[in-house]
Amino acid sequence: MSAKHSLDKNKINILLLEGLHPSAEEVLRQEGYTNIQSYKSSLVGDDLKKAIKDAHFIGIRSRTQLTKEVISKANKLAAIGCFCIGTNQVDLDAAAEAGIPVFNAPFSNTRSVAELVLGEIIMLMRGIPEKNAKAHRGQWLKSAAGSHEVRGKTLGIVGYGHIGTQLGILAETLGMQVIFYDIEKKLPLGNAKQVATLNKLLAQSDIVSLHVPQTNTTKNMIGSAQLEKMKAGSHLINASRGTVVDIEALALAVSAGHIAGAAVDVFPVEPKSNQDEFNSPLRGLDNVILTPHVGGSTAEAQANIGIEVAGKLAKYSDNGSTLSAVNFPEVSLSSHEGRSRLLHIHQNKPGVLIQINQAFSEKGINISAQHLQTKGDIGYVVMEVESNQAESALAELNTIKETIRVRVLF
Ligand SMILES: NC(=O)C1=CN([C@@H]2O[C@H](COP(=O)(O)OP(=O)(O)OC[C@H]3O[C@@H](n4cnc5c(N)ncnc54)[C@H](O)[C@@H]3O)[C@@H](O)[C@H]2O)C=CC1
Ligand SMILES: O=C(O)C(=O)COP(=O)(O)O
Repeated sequence: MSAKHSLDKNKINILLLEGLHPSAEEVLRQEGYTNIQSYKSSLVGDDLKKAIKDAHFIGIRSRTQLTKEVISKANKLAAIGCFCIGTNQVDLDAAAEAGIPVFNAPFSNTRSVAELVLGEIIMLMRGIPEKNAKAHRGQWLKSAAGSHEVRGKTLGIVGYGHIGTQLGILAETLGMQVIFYDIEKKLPLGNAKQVATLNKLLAQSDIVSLHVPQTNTTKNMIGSAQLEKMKAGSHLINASRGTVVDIEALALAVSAGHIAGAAVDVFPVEPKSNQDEFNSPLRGLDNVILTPHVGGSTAEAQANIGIEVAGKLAKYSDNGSTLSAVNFPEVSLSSHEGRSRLLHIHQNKPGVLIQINQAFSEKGINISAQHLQTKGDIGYVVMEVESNQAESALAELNTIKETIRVRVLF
């Protein structure tokens, strides 16, 4: 359990992967961080372990897998920034156990996903993907068969969160009836109606769109049994996570004609970079729109995400604030001018605060402010002391056996 002093900003190593928008680097530089290494693509295996070894902060998108093993190699890592919504690519518990908060951007790309899906709804219900594919091959499929207006049709939204709700509102403006299924009771927006079970939603919808996170409960939530329950000639859209749909079962249902068309943006296995081949049982099916995980990839979303997450990393580095961390006790802090701030991350066991207060009192260290928050197995105490007492306060904190890591902000 070693102490982590605050470093000069130019000694803080920041590793940015997956071609983050330049806004991320701009924010970090404006905040005084100059030691930034940016990569266009993701890193895997030994390359990732080597790169993360000396990083104090890392920024990733949905591709980079920060497993327990990778995190165990990141001895200096203070925080992880997911420049996206999903945080399933990070072992959040392993990060918390190592005293590493994980931040994300919960809103910035949601509109982009909702807009893409709205466009796909119209395209699918007109049979455009197939007509387009055929035209590229010189075939002329002028026909109204299987081609429908969306007005008056039923859209079933699975997962009525930030994206699902926006999609529902947009679809209603086109005259669609919106129903949704969610594990939580949700306030319906517009004229949307919550249905009690997934099967009810599947049986009633002309088009189903999935907007749930990757969790154990959403794994393969759409498999052959669920596809059979969908109306004959209906459509499926998945812009959530590749684990949510049994992709082989979807390919069979589309090939058999029971599902008239699909739009899929996320896959169980996605290429690691734009140079790698994309393999999927859905390839070659003309009535399936395949997109390379670009639901959130718009200039507007990426620019905002860069600002939002880089800002959260800089704030945590500068003042210890963990507001909106997804795996960590949340503390919102102002600046600490004139005093030093100690950030003590510890195992959440009884008696840690007493030990700190007792040790400080014995050494005559006056605590002028103290905040404690806990989440699960992790406790986070932020204290302010006179700057000339910061070193001895740090030494005391390092003697407490529940300490995971300590930082001082001078
Ligand atoms: N394709 C892309 O580029 C993008 C994909 N995403 C994916 O979309 C997902 C959803 O994003 P948001 O709407 O912002 O998330 P959110 O957290 O606001 O909403 C998710 C909703 O799903 C519900 N839910 C969770 N488990 C469920 C279950 N088993 N059955 C039914 N409902 C369940 C939750 O209660 C919540 O209402 C993200 O977790 C991410 O994986 C997000 C952004 C871009
Ligand atoms: O925000 C998310 O969860 C996404 O899926 C978008 O991921 P990306 O930033 O495009 O790798």
